Amino acid sequence: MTADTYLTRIGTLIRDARRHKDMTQNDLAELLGTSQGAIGRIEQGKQNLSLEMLARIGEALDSEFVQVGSSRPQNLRIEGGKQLSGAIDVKTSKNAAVALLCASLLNKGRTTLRNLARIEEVNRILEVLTSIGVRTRWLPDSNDLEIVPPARLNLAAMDEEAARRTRTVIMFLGPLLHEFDEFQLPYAGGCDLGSRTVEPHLAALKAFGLGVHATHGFYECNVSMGVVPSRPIILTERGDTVTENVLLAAARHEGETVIRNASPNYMVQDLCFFLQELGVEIDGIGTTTLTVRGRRHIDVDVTYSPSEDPIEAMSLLAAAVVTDSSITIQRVPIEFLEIELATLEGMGMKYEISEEYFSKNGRTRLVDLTTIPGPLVAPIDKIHPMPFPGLNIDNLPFFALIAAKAEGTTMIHDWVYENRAIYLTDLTKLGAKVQLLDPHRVIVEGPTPKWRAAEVMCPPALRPAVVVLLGMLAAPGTSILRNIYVINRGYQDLAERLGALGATIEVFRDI
Ligand SMILES: CC(=O)N[C@H]1[C@@H](OP(=O)(O)OP(=O)(O)OC[C@H]2O[C@@H](n3ccc(=O)[nH]c3=O)[C@H](O)[C@@H]2O)O[C@H](CO)[C@@H](O)[C@@H]1O
Ligand SMILES: C=C(OP(=O)(O)O)C(=O)O
Repeated sequence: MTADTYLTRIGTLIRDARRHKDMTQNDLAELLGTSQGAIGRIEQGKQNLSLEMLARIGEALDSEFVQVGSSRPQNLRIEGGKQLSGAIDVKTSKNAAVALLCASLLNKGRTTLRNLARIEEVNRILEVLTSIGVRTRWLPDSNDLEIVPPARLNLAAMDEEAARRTRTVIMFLGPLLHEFDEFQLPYAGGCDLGSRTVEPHLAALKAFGLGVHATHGFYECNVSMGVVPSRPIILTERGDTVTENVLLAAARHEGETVIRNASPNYMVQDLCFFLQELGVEIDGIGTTTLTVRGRRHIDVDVTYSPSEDPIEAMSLLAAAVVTDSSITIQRVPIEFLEIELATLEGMGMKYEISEEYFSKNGRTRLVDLTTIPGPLVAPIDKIHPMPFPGLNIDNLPFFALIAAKAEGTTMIHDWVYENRAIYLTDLTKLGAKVQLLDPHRVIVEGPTPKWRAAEVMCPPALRPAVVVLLGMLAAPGTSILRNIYVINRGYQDLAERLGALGATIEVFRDI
């Protein structure tokens, strides 16, 4: 679009918003300290506009449309059908990041989180933390974040809108029950994957005296002081965030807390390692029984580096498969990708793997993995996820894409989420043969005879959205993927980083 067309479109938007507010050109001119003639020229697209002027008009008209830049939806334009090459580092995980940000609330001292993923999910939590009085700042030229809590959190000032855009706010329960005997939190939001229960969280935290009444979009919480776990806490689901919530509560309980049916997944392990740095004793890390001895007061200056994201590693593997490419994926947390790799080997995938080395947390084992392109066959059995050490629940969607490259019929069974499998049918827009059997199961017929470029709106779920993006890399021609906020929620600079591997992806915004 030329600059002239942009100006005309903006002008029309301004005129419509002005009329909507029942304002004359004179009224608007007065508010802006300019002439009626200038407003006329702006509305006809005949006047160049500075960003500052646009912002002022937006304010005067109480209208979002003239906000340009970061608030407009980001889209991708992808020239597909190209092979990738080179090496790429896996970044640290979204899911550890959000747990660690919540855990920083336990510490009166300064928490520094190194190499944190700079993603929208982290931004939302930072907005929430800042709004309640926590000082946070990115250290210069780095992805290192410094967090310093106030003497007393101001929960009444919480940025509700930011809180409602993530599910993570539920993990404030564990830390806050040590600080307040009454408080409220907005309902947890996040990806639209169907309803996700919070009941296991509430049931488990009762052992610490937490009572919760859900009302008018808020959890109204009260804490019976002095109630502490008198027997092991048995989780009814082996969920990641519920395990983390109980760990966060147990971290400031001086007695012993035993958590059974705990998730041993990667983000839980990262949280345990961090809590150990805070002086909390934890036995059983990496197993389903955790024994925690907490500290009533935690006031230490601590630095921690979370480990690399197995889901990002899987995403990059899928990118290589779908584009028939040999790439080296560096810093793969191998313990959390073993079943995925075994499944891929069963499908005929070949790859090379380096010696193991440690992540910066000194605990998580990493490898570099080089993919070798070649034909794949559908697996004999269905592919389904399980809590760790099963095939990761968030990695499942990538198998739909990989199945679309493999010869034969693959059944993908997403028993976990109510809605997520449905979004995988978006791959049909790109030429893949994906059939929905019921809300939880899809059948993929591979190999896809002809990948086709298409324009698609991001499904409102992180992993299916990335699956569509990667499918577009396979499709020759120009594809458009609209509104990628959901991808930015969990991946840092994914388009740019795939670009560094040779993909042609342009980020653009709607006006
Ligand atoms: C911030 C974070 O870390 N998010 C992850 C975490 O969310 P989180 O821990 O919040 O996941 P949920 O507790 O919502 O669990 C996901 C779904 O699985 C069901 N369920 C889970 C465990 C189980 O043993 N039985 C069972 O039925 C739950 O009812 C729910 O419907 O774990 C999910 C499952 O690994 C991942 O998709 C999310 O990326
Ligand atoms: C479902 C996911 O995350 P969240 O728990 O943040 O919604 C995901 O990471 O795929």
